Amino acid sequence: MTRQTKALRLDDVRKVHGAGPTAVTALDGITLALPPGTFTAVMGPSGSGKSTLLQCAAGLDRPTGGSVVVDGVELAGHDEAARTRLRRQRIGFVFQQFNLLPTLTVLQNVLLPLRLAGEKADPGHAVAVLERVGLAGRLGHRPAELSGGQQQRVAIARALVTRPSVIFADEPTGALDTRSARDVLNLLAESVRDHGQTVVMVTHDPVAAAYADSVLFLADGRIVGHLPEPTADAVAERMAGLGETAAQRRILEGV
Ligand SMILES: Nc1ncnc2c1ncn2[C@@H]1O[C@H](COP(=O)(O)OP(=O)(O)OP(=O)(O)O)[C@@H](O)[C@H]1O
Repeated sequence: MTRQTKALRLDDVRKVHGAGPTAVTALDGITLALPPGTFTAVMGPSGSGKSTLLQCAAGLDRPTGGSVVVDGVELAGHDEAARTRLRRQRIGFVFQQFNLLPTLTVLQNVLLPLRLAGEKADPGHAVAVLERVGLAGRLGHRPAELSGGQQQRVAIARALVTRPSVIFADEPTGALDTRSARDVLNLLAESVRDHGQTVVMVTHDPVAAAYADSVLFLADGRIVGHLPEPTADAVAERMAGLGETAAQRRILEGV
């Protein structure tokens, strides 16, 4: 991989959910390019397409048009099996509701992506990643025996264990208290700073967005703004503007 290779490139990505009169255009021509080792937050009003963007960029959903290139590899150029393999090797995903398997222990949950990727599961590496997220003492616990913040840290360890190039996080702090949220955001920031990984995070929270290097703002499936070196206040101000614009448009359109 050359240094110029982008970690993530989207070119004119469109996504239409459904068909006919009920079709919804969730993404309306998204173009972006994120260099390796960057932390980007994605914000926008409810329904602006943030989750759809993340799902398409991570290969969990197929765009209706355009191209997605992760770590130099075009997702659309592969069949489902190859795309799944690619996702397992190069992409990590963190969800709002953790999505851990309840019957598996902490260590087993973190080993799972290695097993799925067909790699010889190295418990030593999984334990090291769990140490990094501060959970080395909880290897044999089941998710239900952990707090929400701890469960999300297990989910982050699970996302990191395959050493992915890009980590997508959809509202990773949405279900957490302030302190747990801060721990999770610091872990994501550390992946970027210390390990050169690329993080793309959807959030509604201006304080969370301020952990990123830059913020992309979406409205109606399009990128409508970009804020480098964000502060929580500057993000909140932009969001207030977007909310008003969307509300005004709905009134004008009689929705
Ligand atoms: N599976 C689906 N079928 C039909 N429409 C969908 C589907 N998923 C999303 N949509 C629509 O696509 C648009 C974008 O949805 P999306 O979930 O990406 O927005 P969002 O910005 O993540 O919203 P929120 O902040 O409320 O989670 C919305 O109008 C939504 O109703």
